[in-house]
Amino acid sequence: MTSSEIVLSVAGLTKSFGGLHAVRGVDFHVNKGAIVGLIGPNGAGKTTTFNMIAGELPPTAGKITLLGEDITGQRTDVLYHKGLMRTFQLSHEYARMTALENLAVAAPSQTGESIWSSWFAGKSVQKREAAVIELARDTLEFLGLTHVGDELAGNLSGGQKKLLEIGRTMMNDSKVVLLDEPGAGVNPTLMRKVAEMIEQLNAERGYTFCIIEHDMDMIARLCGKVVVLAEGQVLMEGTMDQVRSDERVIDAYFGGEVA
Ligand SMILES: Nc1ncnc2c1ncn2[C@@H]1O[C@H](COP(=O)(O)OP(=O)(O)OP(=O)(O)O)[C@@H](O)[C@H]1O
Repeated sequence: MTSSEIVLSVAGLTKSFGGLHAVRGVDFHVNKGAIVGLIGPNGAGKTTTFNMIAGELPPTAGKITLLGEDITGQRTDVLYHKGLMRTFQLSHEYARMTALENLAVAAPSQTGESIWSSWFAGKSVQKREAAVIELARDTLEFLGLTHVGDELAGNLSGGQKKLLEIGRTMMNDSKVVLLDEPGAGVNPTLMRKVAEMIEQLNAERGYTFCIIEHDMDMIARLCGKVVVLAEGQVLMEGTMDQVRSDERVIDAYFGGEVA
């Protein structure tokens, strides 16, 4: 494998909160076009790892590399423009904007500001505004949400909010998308839809994903490689079949000592 195939890597990633070592020397990488699962029991350090990669928490130690560039400690908005996006366990929609508006405001403007700030800036941006709205409509269609485009986002179901959150990543030229529990709080039908969207974005648009998810069926369906965290460390990585039959993983999930 050449290093150019790696889009995202973390090395020695560490986060301490006072005396609590939430993440301790984590190493893993994500290849271009892959869907990698990040799993582990509650409190294993998965979300803290995402928060560091996405620029929301400064690491205590370690290095994060995106497309060969050291991005350790860079801000979320800077990373956004480099094509690194994340979604949240609890959806982050603007409840009092429509679904369409939620997508439109996720589009970056040419100046690097949110499109919202240039919304009233005059004719020079009107063409771009129209292009953003068109992209937002196309995105709604892709997600199967056209019928709720004018609905306030706060009124959407949990699953629809998850789809909208994924849709926000489509308003940017995303290279790597970090999905934090895309299946949480979603009914089984919409869960399949969310999984289909992820597969489609991966196959048709070349998105690379790293996914935190407690639903093992979803992980098994989507992920070629799975990284297992326990007590802030990488316990193992491998295919879902390898992970399922590994005694250390079973122990970590069901209460045994972590090796
Ligand atoms: N801001 C914080 N301050 C103090 N401790 C924190 C903070 N954020 C996380 N922790 C602790 O760090 C550890 C790892 O938490 P984290 O949320 O990363 O785990 P997780 O694997 O994502 O868990 P879950 O599956 O329950 O979401 C936990 O012990 C948690 O209580």
